[in-house]
Amino acid sequence: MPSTGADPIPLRVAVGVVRDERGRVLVARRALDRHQGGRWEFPGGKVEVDESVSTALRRELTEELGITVDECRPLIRIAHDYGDRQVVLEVRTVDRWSGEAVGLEGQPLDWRLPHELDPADFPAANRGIITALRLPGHYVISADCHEPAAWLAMLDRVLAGGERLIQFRVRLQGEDRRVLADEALARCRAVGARLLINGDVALARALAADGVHLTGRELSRLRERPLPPDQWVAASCHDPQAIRQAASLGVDFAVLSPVAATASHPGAQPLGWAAFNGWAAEAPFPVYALGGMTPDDRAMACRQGGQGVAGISGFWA
Ligand SMILES: Nc1nc2c([nH]c(=O)n2[C@@H]2O[C@H](COP(=O)(O)OP(=O)(O)OP(=O)(O)O)[C@@H](O)[C@H]2O)c(=O)[nH]1
Ligand SMILES: [Mg+2]
Repeated sequence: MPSTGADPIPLRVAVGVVRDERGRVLVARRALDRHQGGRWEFPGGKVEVDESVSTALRRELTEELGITVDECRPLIRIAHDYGDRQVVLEVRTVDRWSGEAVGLEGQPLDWRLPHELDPADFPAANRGIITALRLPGHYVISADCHEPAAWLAMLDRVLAGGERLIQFRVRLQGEDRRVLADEALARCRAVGARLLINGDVALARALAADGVHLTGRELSRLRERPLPPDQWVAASCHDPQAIRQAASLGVDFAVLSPVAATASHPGAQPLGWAAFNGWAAEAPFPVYALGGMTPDDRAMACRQGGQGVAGISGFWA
């Protein structure tokens, strides 16, 4: 039979993001003669038959780096088609390990902070991993604004509480809206937090905000990514079709909702964690759980393959 080219069975790969106490992550350069040769990677390798992902990761990091993984936790799962090969990267964060990392296969190693990682240096599938490393575990959605001074005081409290990713979601219009968003952006910048503008690409552009958050309706209408790579594009998704659309636009991350029952959308049928888990696994970007979430649900969302949790009540408080 003639060869049909690409292997139809995706290659499962255990990938480790090894972190040090300064928050730097370990990257290695792939040998020139290998698949995606010359690019930087996170160490790891193919999961053998009858091996779990964590067993494969332990074996690979011992073979490639000479370290022992003591504990790892899921970061993200990314399916990617290179044309000549399909891969599923099962990515784990390795916070606890022992030994000294050495390039045992002759590969150059480097330790870099997440913001020092340039996706262009890595295989295309790694873009979502790098985004996941840059995003926090909470995505705070603002309440509507009835009185700007009170709204800004709440923003200050949220930032003082350590939140670093905020969605500007207010119904003010015109100049009032622009002025409030501009002030909110300045306060976020002052502490190194990021502000995304809900449903308003024009305002995100005009203020050079950190990005835009597309509503489900905008997501379904757009045909191309509305902002350049140095501004985030996030989107609201409610089903696998929306996740595919978000992937084809090249969004950076999404929220998937409603995971649980929520007072803000009383008629909506909750997805539950099983559907969240399955749908998030199909997304090549980080996904936050939204709908009936509290900050305490973060660990659960991460166990279910999410980046963390998003919400208004319990977060904008
Ligand atoms: N280890 C690793 N592999 C990655 C990354 N990103 C990515 O697309 N891959 C792809 O995953 C596949 C398997 O990884 P690998 O080449 O490390 O596998 P391995 O250690 O078992 O090596 P081998 O080919 O010598 O048996 C390759 O096609 C590689 O291009 C990454 O960040 N780390
Ligand atoms: Mg390898």
